[in-house]
Amino acid sequence: MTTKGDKILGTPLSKIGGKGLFVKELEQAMLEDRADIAVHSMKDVPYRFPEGLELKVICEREDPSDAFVSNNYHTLEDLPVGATIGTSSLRRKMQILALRPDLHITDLRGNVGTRLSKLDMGQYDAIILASAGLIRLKLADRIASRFEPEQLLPAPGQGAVGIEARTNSPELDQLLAPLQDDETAFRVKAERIITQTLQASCSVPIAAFSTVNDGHLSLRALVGGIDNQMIEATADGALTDAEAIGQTVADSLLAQGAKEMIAALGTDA
Ligand SMILES: NCc1[nH]cc(CCC(=O)O)c1CC(=O)O
Repeated sequence: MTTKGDKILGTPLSKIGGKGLFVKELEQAMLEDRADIAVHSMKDVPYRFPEGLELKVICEREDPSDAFVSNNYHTLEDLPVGATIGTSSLRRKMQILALRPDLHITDLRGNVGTRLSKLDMGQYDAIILASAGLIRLKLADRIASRFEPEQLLPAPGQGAVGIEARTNSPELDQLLAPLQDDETAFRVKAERIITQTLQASCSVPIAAFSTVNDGHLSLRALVGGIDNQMIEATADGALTDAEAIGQTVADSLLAQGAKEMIAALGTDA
């Protein structure tokens, strides 16, 4: 399906109803039996599903990192003072500025191909894209280097694909079941609790990323506010307690004033 969202790319997402617009059209098609499943990047899926639809499986995670993409420089550190970076993500912007306050961050929209051609035309010294998107499009050779999560913490669910379908569809459930990756599902669950609890839209700078070691899950999350203010929280525990770990981190962010910070941003949170 080509969605309306695909056709009006280039218009700021906030003006057309956010990323949720893409999802909504696919959901309408499933509810009207014109489609059976919708495959989403978990990063872009709102945390609530409409009546009659549910998330069935989460597939094994691709590289969750953000990529530094440039034709002239290898890493963020290599950029000369005052260089220009293209990204429209507030999450990326706040973290890049924390590392390199001297850089100029300018808007960059469109699909991955459009963004790369804008880089190639020389409008930016570097741009930031999700590694997973580039890898899936067979454009991994455009990745100059990958950010470590300590430098640039990914968005909740980044790099994971989920499949949504109608509830009460046992045959379909059976077909989809082998695609489920439990570890990814627990990780994405923990990360998405943050956006859910803070009731944050995609125009709020939030990062949340978990790692798993030997059945043990560690979660870290960041929320950005005005004047480059940033708060963070971490928690860890058993992988199967992903939801509770997510809640602990979310509660800590709330206690540090996350709701007030988001409200002060004045976006459509
Ligand atoms: N913001 C749009 C979006 N949603 C998912 C991906 C990439 C794939 C993924 O993260 O799963 C991208 C592109 C990007 O951020 O560079």
